[in-house]
Amino acid sequence: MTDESSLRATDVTRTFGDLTALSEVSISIPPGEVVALIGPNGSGKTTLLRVLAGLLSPTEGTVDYEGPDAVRPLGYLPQEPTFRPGFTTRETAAFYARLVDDDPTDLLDRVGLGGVADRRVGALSGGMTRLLGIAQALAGAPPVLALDEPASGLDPGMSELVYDIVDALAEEGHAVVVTSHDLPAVERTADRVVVLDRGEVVAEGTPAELRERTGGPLHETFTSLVGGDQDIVAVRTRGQAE
Ligand SMILES: Nc1ncnc2c1ncn2[C@@H]1O[C@H](COP(=O)(O)OP(=O)(O)OP(=O)(O)O)[C@@H](O)[C@H]1O
Repeated sequence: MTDESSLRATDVTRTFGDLTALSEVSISIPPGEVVALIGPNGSGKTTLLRVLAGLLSPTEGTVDYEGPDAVRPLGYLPQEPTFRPGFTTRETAAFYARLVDDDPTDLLDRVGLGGVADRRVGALSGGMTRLLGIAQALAGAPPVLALDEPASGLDPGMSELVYDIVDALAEEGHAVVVTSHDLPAVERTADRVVVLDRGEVVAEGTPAELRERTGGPLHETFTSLVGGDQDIVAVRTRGQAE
């Protein structure tokens, strides 16, 4: 790698049968920055995140990690983190912490869950479950964090808290890549934004650079750039002829 980058995808293509989910995508995630992947449903954000996280192999192209030696180079938050409902929050954190010799109390404190350590995971709110997912991703202090829609379905206050945590993690030096549909949060938090449409990168830049394209907020640039999910056909109302 020539410039400083913790994680880089180069010319990544990923197909599923005859569907091309990603086509020759190249992006880099530098340390200390938040890179946001945005795009319509089905544009390939999760697929790219999973390829970056090493959970899916690219059909073509490469993913390279270059960073400090770490017990775990990359932490991953899935779109819908699930845990054993009968375990307490503390037991769950301890399970993940033990794998990488981390401190479960510290993990919970970093996401604000210290006060519900004895609550069963099955009794946590959706927002708390997401925070526990972030705590799990942080175990072992991985230099790179890949977070799939970390605040989707959360109320505005909880969403703000999650993005404050994302911001703080980048300030600590983590390279953070997030997927999101929350464009105002992306504008506030991301250092760079990568816009995907139908598996291709159609624009990339700082939020300010992308805003300049239309002069309006990020969502105006977004709608001017992207199509939509290519696999959704026109909706037919009841009684309408096929
Ligand atoms: N395991 C899979 N098998 C077959 N097709 C898949 C698989 N995973 C993803 N796809 C397809 O790849 C395309 C991209 O999906 P992906 O989940 O990456 O999009 P996305 O941008 O994350 O969407 P959303 O915003 O709705 O989460 C979609 O057409 C999807 O149906």
